[in-house]
Amino acid sequence: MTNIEQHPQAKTAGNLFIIAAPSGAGKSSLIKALLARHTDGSMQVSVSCTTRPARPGEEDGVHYHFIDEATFQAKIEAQQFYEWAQVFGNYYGTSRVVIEETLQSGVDVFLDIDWQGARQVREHYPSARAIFIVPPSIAVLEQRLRLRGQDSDEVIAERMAKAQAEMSHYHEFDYLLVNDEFETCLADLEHIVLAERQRMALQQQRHAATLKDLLAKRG
Ligand SMILES: Nc1ncnc2c1ncn2[C@@H]1O[C@H](COP(=O)(O)OP(=O)(O)OP(=O)(O)O)[C@@H](O)[C@H]1O
Ligand SMILES: Nc1nc2c(ncn2[C@@H]2O[C@H](COP(=O)(O)O)[C@@H](O)[C@H]2O)c(=O)[nH]1
Repeated sequence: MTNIEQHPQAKTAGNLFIIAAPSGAGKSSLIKALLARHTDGSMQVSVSCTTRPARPGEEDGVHYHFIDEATFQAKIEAQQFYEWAQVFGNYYGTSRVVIEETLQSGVDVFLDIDWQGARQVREHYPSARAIFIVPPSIAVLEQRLRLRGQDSDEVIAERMAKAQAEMSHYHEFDYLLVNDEFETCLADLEHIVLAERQRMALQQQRHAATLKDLLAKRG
């Protein structure tokens, strides 16, 4: 359990949302569009570290922190990752300190990670809400990867080969969304996030009130 979860009375803590999907289903596009609708600074996407080479147009520190394998291994050893995993032959990980500080500052954090990372985060942080996105079909998934135009045929083939295995973990998530029509899926995602925010704020208020009662009775 993290420091944040040990102190639920810190009622300004942000909420942690995990968004996972097979590669190409649209999770990064959905998170980006959601954040573009909420520009008040109350939501932030986590920028992961990866050993994957940058794609054309990707910027270091914006899309990922691009690091080499030795640096990644050193970070694992120093326990600097909140979670990490090997995905499609590369390493990916979420910075522990950034997540904890951002949540503590009251900002909601979105993690765009795979199922292995999602499982680790839920172990550390059970109140994280996990949303799984699926494409309307496998054929559409492949079409999206091809139309994105950023990966070689070999990389696309590897991602397609692993899509079914990734999707077999959908039951480990709190919500399942089908990203068929983009705006519909975005609206559904926004409803979930806003409803969860409200539910968690009420829960934090209740915890704070209970604690106040207990302290008053003791005092
Ligand atoms: N509902 C949709 N309809 C049509 N195209 C979509 C839809 N959602 C996303 N796309 C497109 O599909 C492609 C893949 O989307 P995106 O990069 O967001 O996927 P991803 O799940 O984040 O993939 P990865 O895990 O590889 O990062 C992009 O070109 C995006 O514009
Ligand atoms: N467990 C983690 N998975 C991550 C992280 N950052 C990204 N990912 C997942 O990797 C694949 C491939 O991403 P791509 O950018 O190479 O297309 C995708 O499923 C991402 O969600 C992370 O920090 N931890």
